[in-house]
Amino acid sequence: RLWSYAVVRLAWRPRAMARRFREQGVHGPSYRFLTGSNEDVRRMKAEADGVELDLRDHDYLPRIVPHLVKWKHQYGSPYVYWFGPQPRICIFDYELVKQVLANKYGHFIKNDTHPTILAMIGKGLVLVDGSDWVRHRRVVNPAFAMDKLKMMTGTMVSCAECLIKKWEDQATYSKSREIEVEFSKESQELTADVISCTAFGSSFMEGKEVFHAQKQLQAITVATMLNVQIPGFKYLPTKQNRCKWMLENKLKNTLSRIIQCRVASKESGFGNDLLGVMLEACFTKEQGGKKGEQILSVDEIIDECKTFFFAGHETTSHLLTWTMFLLSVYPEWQERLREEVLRECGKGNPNADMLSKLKEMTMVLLETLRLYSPALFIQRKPITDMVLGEIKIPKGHAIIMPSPIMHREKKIWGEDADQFNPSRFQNGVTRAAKVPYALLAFSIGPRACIGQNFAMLEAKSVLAMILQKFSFTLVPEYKHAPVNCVTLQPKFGLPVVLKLLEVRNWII
Ligand code: HEM
Repeated sequence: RLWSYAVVRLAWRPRAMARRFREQGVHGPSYRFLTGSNEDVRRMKAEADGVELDLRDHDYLPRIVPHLVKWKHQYGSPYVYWFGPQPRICIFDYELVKQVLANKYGHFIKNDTHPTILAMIGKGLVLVDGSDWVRHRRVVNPAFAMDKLKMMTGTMVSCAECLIKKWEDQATYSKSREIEVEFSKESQELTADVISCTAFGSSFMEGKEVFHAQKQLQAITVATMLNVQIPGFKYLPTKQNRCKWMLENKLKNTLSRIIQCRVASKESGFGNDLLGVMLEACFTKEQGGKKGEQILSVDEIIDECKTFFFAGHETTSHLLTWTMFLLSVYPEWQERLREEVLRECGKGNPNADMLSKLKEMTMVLLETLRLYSPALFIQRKPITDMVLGEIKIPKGHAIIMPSPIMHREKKIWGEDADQFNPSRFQNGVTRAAKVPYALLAFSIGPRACIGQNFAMLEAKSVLAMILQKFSFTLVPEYKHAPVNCVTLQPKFGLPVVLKLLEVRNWII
């Protein structure tokens, strides 16, 4: 019986699905028993891995997703490929993407998640669906209101101030008034500090423990990304699974401790930050409507904390890293931004009102998000059979929307789509391309990123403060090799030389 089940699920069914897609004009690589397209993807990625790019060449897609690029040319859009025995329908057409992402009726839900990603980010706002999503989003929304974000700017600035002071001291004592730093590592630590302090208040050191456990889970995810998920395998005590369970426990224990600490001090209020807002909702019994009902359970709050720790720092740190990269490669833009910062913020610490006036910096950040979008794919699956354009997509089939490929569509973004040109955003994000929702870095529709204003404020504060104090260039040995590690990262980090603009008076 097991054998016939395997034959039906792993051989007959995928081939029947492929035939149905072909009949609708949707083509793609042929299905291989059990592994689907995974081996082809692995091979193409290995072949592309050695390719190094010129600093001004921003078309890294043939390096990191060679299969998607090749099959798009070969089979057109949309096409279908196979993740093990599961089909993945790749769409690139903005109209279809809008139909999926802007759907308000919950017809398209999040696709199944890799088990290690689930362990790393928890089943929080990013992954819940349906009425659970409504309940979670209702609780979390107030923490991201503009007045709260303005208050958080002070914390972002003081976290950045500590790091910049450290660099300033090191540079002041060096003969050449400059230092070399691995910016990508430093920015990850900085954004982890910011989310620890802004979302989880005083629990800063424990925040670091969460950060390190999530980093290790991320490494396991990257190592196992292309493995076929065999049912039941996640329960076997393999070395990797045991390591995953240990890290999962560590995460849970650390977060439970942070929460218990806060609950213990509830006499003085739960606090104004994200954790406080969630606990308030959890312990205020009547808020959900039904008396006695808790809006979020403690386990859900733990999962939400995992989500916000990860989503709150990982993406923003790469936005900062890629912006530093681009400003080093285009020094004329670095100078323009420095002039703007000195004009609007002076030489002191910026506040939220000053940051809101940095128009050119916003343009540069949006262009960075277009070319080096930290999140590479948006995925959904329909909860029922759906028609998308002219294609019938059966219930549960994964739909992949690779935003970085769409961000380079010349017919949408113009002939210079492959080039760095922040000026395309000078009339705002909705007028930068032929369609108003062309920038998908934060996604669109009801599930768009809740932290986008937070991320932009954080990136602006940190960049403004760096530009006030330092000029920067890449080290000559830098190798331009973006890589997909769940998010888009520089494979060999981002070593930069920071040169002090002014020497502090007391040294002279
Ligand atoms: C440059 C920075 C960021 C980028 C590029 C980014 C990108 C995204 C994208 C593409 C999505 C949609 C995912 C999907 O539809 O499947 C998303 C959702 C989300 N992001 Fe972000 N994000 C960033 C920063 C942040 C920050 C700072 C936070 C929290 C402090 C955050 C929290 C979330 C959450 C909770 C969701 C799920 C929203 C929902 O489904 O209701 N993100 N983000």
